[in-house]
Amino acid sequence: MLRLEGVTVRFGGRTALDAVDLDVAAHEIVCVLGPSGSGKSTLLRVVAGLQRADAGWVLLAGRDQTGVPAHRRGVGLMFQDHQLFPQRDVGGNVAFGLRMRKVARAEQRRTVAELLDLVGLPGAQGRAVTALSGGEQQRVALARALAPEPKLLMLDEPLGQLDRGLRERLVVELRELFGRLGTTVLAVTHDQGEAFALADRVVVMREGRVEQSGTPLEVWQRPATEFVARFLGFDNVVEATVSGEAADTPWGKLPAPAGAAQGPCRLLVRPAGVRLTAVADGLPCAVVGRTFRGNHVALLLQPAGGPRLEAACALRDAPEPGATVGVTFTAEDVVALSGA
Ligand SMILES: Nc1ncnc2c1ncn2[C@@H]1O[C@H](COP(=O)(O)OP(=O)(O)OP(=O)(O)O)[C@@H](O)[C@H]1O
Repeated sequence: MLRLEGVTVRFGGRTALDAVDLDVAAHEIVCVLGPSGSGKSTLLRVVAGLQRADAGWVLLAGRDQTGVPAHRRGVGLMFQDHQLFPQRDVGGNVAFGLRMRKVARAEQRRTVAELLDLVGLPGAQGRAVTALSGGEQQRVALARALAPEPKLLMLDEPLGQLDRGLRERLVVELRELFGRLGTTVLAVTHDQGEAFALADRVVVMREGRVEQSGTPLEVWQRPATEFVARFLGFDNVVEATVSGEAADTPWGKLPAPAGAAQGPCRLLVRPAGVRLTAVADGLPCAVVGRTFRGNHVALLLQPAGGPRLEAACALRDAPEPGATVGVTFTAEDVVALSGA
């Protein structure tokens, strides 16, 4: 459906996008994730036709979009601040794209009613958008973006302004809605929870380049680089030397990740793979911190030698700060990292 080949955008001396290749298949939901300034919005703007690429190609349904103006690309774009027209009611906002395309009045009314049902605001046509809650405005913006049946729907920080509880509910609803409609979606966000919950595929960007692309599970379980690991909040990264089936680290011998090259490398141990044992049965560590994280507790551990490490454990098993525990490491949670 969408293909980017070597897309490069420069602003003066700054490279906002650096030879980006990206494919989005029909009906796929792809979320681009990355820190501020990594080029996410620029990527959307290039695909939408709001920003010219200095090099490379954007293809939609196989067609090169060079020189095709934004309104002829057949893509829908929903911005972070949803930009509803305050002087128009809900129906007027949703019908906007249909009016632009000179769709007959009766058909406009039918489509608007259908879409408002779909986004959970049945019968809201006559309400003033200024009287809606943030979440309701978000739904109206979504209905407006969906109305012209775009080939590709692009969302820029779609739920950015909403509070956490509402965001978590809406993201589930959105995924279900897009699945039902078969919408192809390219969304950008800096919120990893949102990206992982919404996407079929996550693309992590760093300084205008694609650092890793994979299913949410692949990226979560196997961050490819230290940058991705740290961006996802994994800080258990150490220097290691792989020799045979084991890796020598400041935390002792760890099981070497499957397929890791022999010799020096950097390893990530996912916190879920740090198992607590009796002191005598593992690497002795002092518990120096304990943070409640909702469905688990994050423990900060200080071994006698080597850097601190984080363990995730169930609330009922969490030792108190000041206690000493032993730790072992599960092989499937040790990941070899490449790059810087
Ligand atoms: N119109 C512009 N003029 C000059 N520089 C720009 C312009 N737009 C973006 N940039 C620069 O390009 C880089 C990428 O910006 P972009 O907005 O795409 O990042 P982003 O990942 O969307 O960030 P954020 O999450 O903060 O929105 C940044 O260094 C930014 O300063």
